[in-house]
Amino acid sequence: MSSTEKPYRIACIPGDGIGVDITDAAIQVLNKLAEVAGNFKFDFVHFDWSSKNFKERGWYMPEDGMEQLKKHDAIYFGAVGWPDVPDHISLWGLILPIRKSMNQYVNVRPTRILRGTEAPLKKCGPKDLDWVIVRENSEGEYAGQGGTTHDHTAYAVATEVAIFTAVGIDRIMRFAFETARSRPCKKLTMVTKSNAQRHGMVLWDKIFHQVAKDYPDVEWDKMLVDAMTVRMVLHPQTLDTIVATNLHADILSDLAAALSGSIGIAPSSNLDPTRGCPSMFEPIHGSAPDIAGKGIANPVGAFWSAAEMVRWVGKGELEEAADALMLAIENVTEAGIRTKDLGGDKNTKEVTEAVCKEIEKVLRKS
Ligand SMILES: NC(=O)c1ccc[n+]([C@@H]2O[C@H](COP(=O)([O-])OP(=O)(O)OC[C@H]3O[C@@H](n4cnc5c(N)ncnc54)[C@H](O)[C@@H]3O)[C@@H](O)[C@H]2O)c1
Ligand SMILES: O=C(O)C[C@@H](O)C(=O)O
Ligand SMILES: [K+]
Ligand SMILES: [Mn+2]
Repeated sequence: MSSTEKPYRIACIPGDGIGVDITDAAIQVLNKLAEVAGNFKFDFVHFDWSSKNFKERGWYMPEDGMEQLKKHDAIYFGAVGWPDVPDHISLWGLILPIRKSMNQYVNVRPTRILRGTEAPLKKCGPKDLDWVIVRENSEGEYAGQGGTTHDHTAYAVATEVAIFTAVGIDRIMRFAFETARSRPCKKLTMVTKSNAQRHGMVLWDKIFHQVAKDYPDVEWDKMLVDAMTVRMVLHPQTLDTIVATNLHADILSDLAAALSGSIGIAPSSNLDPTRGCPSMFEPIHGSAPDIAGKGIANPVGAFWSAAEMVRWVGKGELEEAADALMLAIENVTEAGIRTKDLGGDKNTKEVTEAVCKEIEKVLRKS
């Protein structure tokens, strides 16, 4: 795209708490990237869908919210959730309906130890931990089926029904095998709990084995989710691409982020691989009420998510810009310009400004 062509239209939903700080920081960095690269532009459109406004208006998204989002090339999301709204109301009021309505059935969550940062495990260096978790993002434990009866009595009954469909499993397995195939190790670990969960997880395993036949060049193995937590900690170097259900991968990706240094660095891409709807990019962390308003949130996960957004909307044409952003981020972490969660003493603004400066250096050199 030349600078005279149409800009990429990005719907921004900062949401709550540190979601607001890191979205501001990501926009600053993306604008700098576009300005210095000179061959593309962004048009950011802001949506004030937050818990604060929910308290005042009674809704997170307006009725035509999905239609409004569909007019954009991508969605950039901060975080949703605040202590004065029950977490299931905020999640089901905003982020989960977007993932589902926008057909974002894949959630890609890479993790590695960034240059200059330290991981908490004594024996784990950057070569030992370089993973991509592929999270099923549309069904499973997040299907939303179930209900409560006899509420507010001693006889209350609640069900939370996990739904696994053959179509849903097949498409996430194929995406995971393609991801594994695109990486040097060509290795996929499938996570399951089919010893205790004898219906949905058994179908999950069965379809995995069927799909594996189409990818003879990809080495694979299978783990029960409980044992997987042990392997991630004790033998991180044996893992590469990982596929897991909505809930298992949610939990494992927080663990993966912590093992690579901090939850503050981890990105996620909620993808509609068919490109029929806009995909959504957000750090994996939440609104972090404990540090909100202090200006100390780590913006690295937000920047990494922004780099993945550039890659996605660019469809192969903005690889150089996305790589430049990643290089700038890691030059900054290596230079010791880090927030407290990574053992540093800089704030969000200082890290953001350092990344902006580094973008100029990296792109002007190339
Ligand atoms: N996709 C989302 O929008 C999303 C994701 C996770 C949690 N949530 C919501 O966020 C709220 C808080 O959830 P939580 O406390 O379980 O998880 P959280 O990720 O918000 O915070 C967990 C811990 O990690 C720290 N942390 C998180 N991000 C950080 C960053 N960028 N820099 C430095 N430290 C960081 C926090 O300070 C906190 O101590 C809840 O309402 C939850 O439902 C939303
Ligand atoms: O998907 C969820 O459970 C919300 C949040 O924990 C996330 O990882 O995005
Ligand atoms: K988030
Ligand atoms: Mn999570």
